[in-house]
Formats: sequence, C-alpha cells, structure tokens
Amino acid sequence: MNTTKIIQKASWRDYYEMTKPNVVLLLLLTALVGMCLASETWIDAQVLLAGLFGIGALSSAAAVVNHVVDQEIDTKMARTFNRPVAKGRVTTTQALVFAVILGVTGFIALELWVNRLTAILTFAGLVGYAGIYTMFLKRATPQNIVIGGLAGAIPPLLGWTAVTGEIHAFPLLLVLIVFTWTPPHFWALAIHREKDYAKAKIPMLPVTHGVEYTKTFVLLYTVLLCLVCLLPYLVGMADMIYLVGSSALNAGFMYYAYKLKYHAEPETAMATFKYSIIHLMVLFVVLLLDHYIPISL
Ligand code: HEM
Ligand SMILES: CC(C)=CCC/C(C)=C/CC/C(C)=C/COP(=O)(O)OP(=O)(O)O
Repeated sequence: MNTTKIIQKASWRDYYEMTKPNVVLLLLLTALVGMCLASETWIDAQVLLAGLFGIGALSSAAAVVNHVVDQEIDTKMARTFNRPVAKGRVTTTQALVFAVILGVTGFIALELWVNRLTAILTFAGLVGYAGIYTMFLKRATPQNIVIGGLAGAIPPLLGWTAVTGEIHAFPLLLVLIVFTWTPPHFWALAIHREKDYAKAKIPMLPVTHGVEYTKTFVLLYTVLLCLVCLLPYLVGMADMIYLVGSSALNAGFMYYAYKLKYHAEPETAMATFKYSIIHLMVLFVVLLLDHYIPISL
C-alpha cells in the first residue's frame, strides 16, 4: 500500500532518533563491560575510544537501515508512525547516505585503531540486524527475534575482542545471557502492542500464537535466563557480588514474568518490558563491580 508522505524539513533530532540512541547506549554498556572483563589493568585509551565509537557507529547504521526498510510498516503502527522516514521528514536516500557514513567511519575506526576481528564481527552484527532480521526474519517467522537476537547480543564479545584480538568462552557466556534475555524483553512489549503488529501484518508471536502462549514463553525464557545467569559464577568468571546481584535481578524478572502469566493487570506487560531494560543494565553494572571488587566465599 502506498502512503502519501507530507514533506517536512528534517532536524538533527530526526537523524539522532534514527540511530535508536537508547538501545545503542545499552549495547555500548555491554560492549564496555566486555572490554573491562577482558583486561586485568586499565584499557588502552585508543582501544576504548575507537572501540566504543566503532561499535556505536555500526549499531547506529544498522538502526538507520531498519528505519528505511521498515518505513512502510512503521506508518501502520501507533508506536512508530511518527518516525522520521515513515513520516517523510527524512527521505530514503538521505537516511541511506547517513547509514553509509556511520557504517564506513565506524568500520574504518575499528580496522585502523582496534583490530580486524572486531571490525568484521561488528559488521556481521550490522548484517545480522539490518539484513537478516529486518529484511527477512521479521516478516517471515514468529521466531524472528529469537534468531535475530543474536545480532543484538554480540556487543560483549565485540568489547572482549577489541581488547584481546581473540574469541574466548567467557564473553560468549555474556552473549548467551543477552540472547536469552531478548525474547522476554521483546515479547512483553509485543503483548502490549499485539494489535499494532496484527494491523501491520507482522508475524510476532502474540499475533501468530496468541497472548497466552506468548506469556508462557516469556515465563519459560525467564526461567532459562535465571539458569544461564548462573554460568559466569559456576565457571569462575564472576564472584559473589555477581551471584547475589544477578540473583536479585532475576528474582525481580521472575516476579514480573509470573505475574504476567497468572495475575496480569492491564499494565503488567509494559511494566515487564520496562523492567527487562533495567535488569540488563544493572546486571552489566553488577558484572563490572564484581570484576573490580572480587569477593569470594
Ligand atoms: C532482536 C532483538 C530485539 C528486539 C526485537 C527488540 C525490540 C525492541 C522494541 C520494539 C523496542 C521499543 C522501541 C520503541 O519504543 O521505539 C525496544 C526498546 C529497547 N530495547 Fe530492545 N529489542 C531487541 C534487542 C535489544 C538489545 C540487544 C538491547 C540492548 C542490549 C535492547 C535494548 C533496548 C532499549 C534500551 C530499549 C528502550 C528504547 C527507548 O526507550 O528509546 N534491545 N526493543
Ligand atoms: C552492530 C550491531 C551490534 C548491531 C545491532 C544493532 C541493533 C540496533 C540492535 C537492536 C535491536 C532492536 C532495537 C530491535 C528492534 O527492531 P524492530 O524493527 O523489531 O523494532 P522497531 O519496530 O522498534 O523498529
């Protein structure tokens, strides 16, 4: 369906919004923690700055491409209809030029001042989110976000490879944590926005399998997340601050997921989604504290 777009002048805020700044900030926190956990001492300033810049720029480029590819469906949903490209304030060409500038500068920064492995893995994250998830999976299967979640989960590994130049099992555990966290994060929001997704004909789980089924899977993935979060402690990667902190955060997530399934009120799904963001943010801060203040039993 063709939607007529009203031509309005774009402001810098439109370009900022297209980068999904809050999402990218949380991705960068997970990358920073990956860097810190890989270092026994201070992180080299060049690796720290160029690494965060490059990962941030390529993630932002992926987010801008998402705005271009999804412009048609964005016009159909209350949450997204006012986005810069959907609304026509930024043209497809302008957005793509912006994405290419971000992508190329980010890749060059990683290649020149960090290392090639990190540049290639970060680029793979961009292709995973902008190419595989946005262009194909999102419209193809209700498991879209489970598979696509891998792209958003990769930053802790990127932080680690930025510092060490190699892949290690420890950051892969952090990737596994974010990967397991993504379904309850997104499906809680999708339950709240189920009618929007149905209207835009996007096969998100609550649309294809119903809200009750999705709530069950939010709960099951939250249980899985609680188990996966124990792994850093069990393999000796993290100590007591992490064990206590992550257990408390996971108890909170279980409370919301259980309430969503068995005692839901109208706002429970949105509250669960909001909690998921606090959960991941604090979890990574706790990992950082634990790294610098190791307390063993
Ligand atoms: C395939 C994986 C993911 C999907 C489908 C997804 C989906 C979403 C959606 C639809 C929103 C709402 C955005 C809005 O209100 O405009 C959102 C918000 C958010 N997501 Fe995710 N997400 C995913 C992965 C991640 C990851 C890996 C992170 C960070 C590590 C993350 C962090 C956030 C944050 C911080 C917000 C709040 C944004 C804001 O308030 O502006 N998400 N997510
Ligand atoms: C290089 C690298 C690590 C790239 C990862 C990039 C990235 C920005 C991941 C975020 C995941 C996310 C917000 C998905 C929502 O997309 P959606 O299209 O389902 O949500 P929307 O409807 O809000 O656009």
